[in-house]
Order: sequence, then C-alpha cells, then structure tokens
Amino acid sequence: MARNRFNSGSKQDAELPKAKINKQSLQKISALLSYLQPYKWKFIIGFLFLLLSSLTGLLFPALVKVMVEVAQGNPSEYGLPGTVSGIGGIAFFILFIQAFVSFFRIRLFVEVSEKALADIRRDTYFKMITLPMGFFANRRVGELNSRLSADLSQIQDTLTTSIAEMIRQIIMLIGGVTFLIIISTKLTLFNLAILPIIVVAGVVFGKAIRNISRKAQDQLADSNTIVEETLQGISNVKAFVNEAYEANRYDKSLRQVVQIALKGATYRGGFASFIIFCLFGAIMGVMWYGSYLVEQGMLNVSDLLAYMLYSVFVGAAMGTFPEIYANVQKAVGASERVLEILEEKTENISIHPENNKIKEKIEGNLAFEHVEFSYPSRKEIIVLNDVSFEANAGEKVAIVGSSGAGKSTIAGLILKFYDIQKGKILFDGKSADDYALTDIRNQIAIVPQDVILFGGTILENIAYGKLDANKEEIIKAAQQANAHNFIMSFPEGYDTVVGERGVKLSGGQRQRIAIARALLKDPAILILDEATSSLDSESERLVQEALETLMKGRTSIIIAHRLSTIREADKIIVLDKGQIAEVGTHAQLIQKEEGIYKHLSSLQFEIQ
Ligand SMILES: Nc1ncnc2c1ncn2[C@@H]1O[C@H](COP(=O)(O)OP(=O)(O)OP(=O)(O)O)[C@@H](O)[C@H]1O
Repeated sequence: MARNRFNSGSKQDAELPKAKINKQSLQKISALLSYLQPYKWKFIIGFLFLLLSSLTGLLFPALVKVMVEVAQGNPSEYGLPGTVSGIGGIAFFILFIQAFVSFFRIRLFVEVSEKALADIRRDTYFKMITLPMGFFANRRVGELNSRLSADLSQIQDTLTTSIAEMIRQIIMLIGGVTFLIIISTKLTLFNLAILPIIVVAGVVFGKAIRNISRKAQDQLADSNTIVEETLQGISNVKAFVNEAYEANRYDKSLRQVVQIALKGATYRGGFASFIIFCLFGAIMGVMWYGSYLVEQGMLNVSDLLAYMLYSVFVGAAMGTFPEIYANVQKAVGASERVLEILEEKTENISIHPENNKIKEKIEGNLAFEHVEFSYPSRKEIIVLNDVSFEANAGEKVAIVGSSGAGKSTIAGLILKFYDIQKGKILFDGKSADDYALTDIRNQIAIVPQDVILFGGTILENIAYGKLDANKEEIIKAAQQANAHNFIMSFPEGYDTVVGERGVKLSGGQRQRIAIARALLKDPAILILDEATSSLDSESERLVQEALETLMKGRTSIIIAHRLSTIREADKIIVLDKGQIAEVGTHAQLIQKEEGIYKHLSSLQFEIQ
C-alpha cells in the first residue's frame, strides 16, 4: 500500500551534525543571509551597538590602571580627571552606556533574527507542502520536522548569539592582546609561551569529553527506547510473561549508561584538575614574573593590575572560541539542509487560495491509455505496465488485485501525485497535463483506507473538504454520511475535539467523517480506498450506506479488498503485477474458470 507512514521522529538526534566550513559552504549559506535584507537597518544598528559595547568594555582595565596611579599620587593620564572619584564617575558613566547599548543590541538582534527566521520557516514550510509526493517518499516526517524546528533554531541561535559573541570576543582578543603588548611586551611574550600548552590540552580533553558525553546520551536514548517499546507493547510483554526479560534488558542498558558516564567523569575530573593547575599556575606565573619586573623597576603596580585584567579578557575570549566555532559549524550544516529544501522544485500549486479556484470543470470521464509508471525512488521497478481503462462519468469502476499489484498507485496517479513515464491519463478526453494541477485535485476526492483526522474539532475536520463551508452545509454532509447521530451523541457535538487528547473515534466513525468531508467537497471523481480491516456489521452497513450516497452521480474508482462490496460495479478491473489481467462485470468475470477474479472470489468464500 502506498500510503505514507507517519513517522513520529521521536528519536531526534541529541546533537545536530556539524559541517565543514569552507568557501563553498559559506557561499551557499550566504543565500540565507538575504533573509536579513528587509531588516538590514536594525541589524546594522544592532551591530554598531555591539561594537560600541565591546570597545567600551576594553576601556575598563585602562581606567582601573589610571585610578590606581592617581590613588598612588601620580598625575592622571589620557586627559582623565586627577581624582579617584572623577575616574570612578567616568567608569560608571561608561558602564551605564554599556548597559543601555547592550539592551538595545540584544533587543534588535533578537527582533531581526526572530523575524528573519519566521520568514525562512514560513518559506520552508510553504515549500515543503507544495513539493511533489516523490520528495516525501524518501524522507521521514520526523526528519523534515526537525529541519523546521531543530535546524532553524540552530541557525537562529547562531544569528542572535554566536555571531554577536564571536564579534565581541574577536574585539576582546585583538584589543586585549594589543593592550597587553603596550603594557609589557616582556610579560606578554612570557604569557604566550605557556599559552599553547593550555590550548592544546583544552582541545584534546574537550574533544574526548564531548565524545563520551555524546555516547552517554546515545546510550541513555537507547535505554529510553526500551521503556517506550515496553510500555507501548505492554500487552505483548504481559502475554509472553516477558517482564523479567524486559527488566533485565533495561537494567543492562542502564549499567552501560553509568559506565560511560563514569568514564566521562574521569576525563572531566582530570581536565578540571589540569585546568586548575595550569590556569592558576599561569596566573601565578604571570604574577610572579610581573612582580619580578615591578621589583626591577621595569613595570608599575598599576600596569600589572591592568595587565592581569586584560589577560582575563583575552583568556575568556579564547575559551569561548571552540564553542562558538562548533555552533557556527552546526549552523552551516543546518543551513545546508534547509537550503536543500528551499532549492527543490515545487508542484504548480499556489499557497494563495484565490489562485487555486477551479478554472475548468471536469465532468468525470477518466481514461488511462497505455500508462507505464515507476516510482521516482525506485525507477528500475515498473509498477504499472501498459495500463489502459476507461471510467465514464457516473460509472462505478472497481480495481481488485493482490497486495502490491498497483491499486493504490493508480489512485495516486489519478490525483497526479506523480508524473507517468509513458502513456496518457485523460479527463473528459483531455490530457491531465493540460489541466491545472489544482483543477484536477479540486475535483477529485479520496476516502482513504486509514482516515487521518487532524487535532481540531469534528466540525473543522469535516470542513477540511471545503474550507468556506457554513455550519448547515457541514451538518447536511454529516447527515448524508450517517455521521450526524454519533456526532450528536457526544456532549460537545460538532465541537468535540478529536485526536490524541479528545475522544478516540472508531474506524467506522472516522470513515464516515471522511465521507462527509468528501461529500462537502462535491467532487466529479471519487476514489474509495476500501478499509482492509473489517468493521462490525452495523458499522459496515452505516459506512456502506454513506458510500452509496457519496457515489451517486459521480465517477467512482473503488479500490476493493472485499469483493462482496463491488458486485454492483459497472466494471471490475483485475490488476496483476502492474498489468490489467481481466476486465468485466462481476457476472462476466465469475464465469472465467481459470480467471484471477474467480480465484480471488473463491478465496473469500463468496462464490454463489
Ligand atoms: N512510494 C513508493 N515508492 C516506491 N515504491 C512504491 C511506493 N509505493 C508503492 N510502491 C511499490 O509499488 C507497488 C504497488 O504498490 P501499491 O501500493 O500500488 O499496491 P496495492 O495494490 O495498492 O497494494 P495493497 O493492496 O497492499 O494496498 C509495490 O510493489 C510497492 O512496493
């Protein structure tokens, strides 16, 4: 059956994969930057504020230096006031400017990125829902969903935080190092000599810790899967008395989680003690060498103080780079995946309802002429081979055949979900290619095997067939579909919320809602994909009656699993491995001694 499986995608990747950053990937993602264009002024102002707050941040150690010098009775430098309070006042003034500017910087960046991201999200979603079915065949719903959520959130984080942080830290780094060199070249050189050791250790340890924590996350996810599976299939667990087996499986998995976590703890502990030693060692080293320089009269105390403060800035800047870089890498990967969707070719369907109105009426004559088809994802397998048949307006044509024969594929082709490779599909004698796609889909309705209802109310679910229908029309459709009575038996009637949190409707009830939906749509051609699971006889009668009402005056293509329901069909097409094997009425086909239809009928014990 060619239905789409709705994959929940519950096992989302704990971490988004990173991409290599090179010229090509950057060029590619710059396409996404065009989404910033409408908000460029806000972005530029935010950017200037960012520069301002970073640069003013760099002034503090210099101010502290002058303040200490003034406190020691020395004259002030850089034209600053000659009193401690004066300099303190200036420091607070700068602080105030910084706070003010930071507020607007964050506000502006968030506004720009939220709006730009909503634009990208909207475009990606619009694109996604107008992509041809072939696109969805190869992808899980969970994966596509995570592009809209996880990937775009990553891009957003990077736009709002990582880029700003990176710019700020680069300023801090360059500015800080410049001040360090100005204050004391000797001390800077000494500092630079010990730096590589810390950096290398940080990178090595950091990588090992990240690997282990990822493993721990995976392991934890695996053990969660055990819980999920067990609880979902609890009746199976109980029926097979496999409680002990499941308990053991979970226990084993948890032990592994702990083991990996402990290994991670060892690395983490080692890293922490190493960093404590190195970092404080480095600070001590600088203090020691700096004090030595002070003792030798080669450095002032105030310079040493400023030097220490700038070192902290530089160290902090360096510390944040690996994380920022990793974030940017993830964002590049995420952008590439989003762009992949944005660059796909869509179907000719507009997202504006006024463009999708019916332009050309279809009476209901349908014909397949020598149709050959294979799915885009499996081109080598020919699913339909030289299929020709006709259904005149108002006729009931049933398609039968064993599982995998290609029945649902025919339904998909009538709806033009895919393009055929050879032959023609004609509506009222005119090729399907010459109709607007919306004209075809607007005049065909399908009642699928598995009716999927949306999370809203019953009313909304029926109205899905005709969005501008009024309540009277909806109720009339529900009455004709034998659904009105059961709907009214719910306390909230048509406003009953279906779906996970609402009432669970039975299979037969869902089918009748789908029939009401189709009635409301009032199509020229109807496709009925008969439910394989049989309903109880009362429910079956109600559904059957509703279907009869629905089929009246329309061309109906019935994909039948139970032959008992199609005896009255004007034509029965027997499909075998993608080819038409027999055509005729029930009475004609049942006469063929060696016929497939007769064989299928006898399998269902229904020869009369
Ligand atoms: N999206 C798809 N991509 C690739 N192959 C597909 C796809 N959907 C169906 N097929 C293949 O096409 C063939 C016909 O499938 P189809 O679903 O049309 O059969 P069916 O007669 O409706 O079967 P059933 O009675 O079990 O619903 C099968 O071999 C199936 O594996």
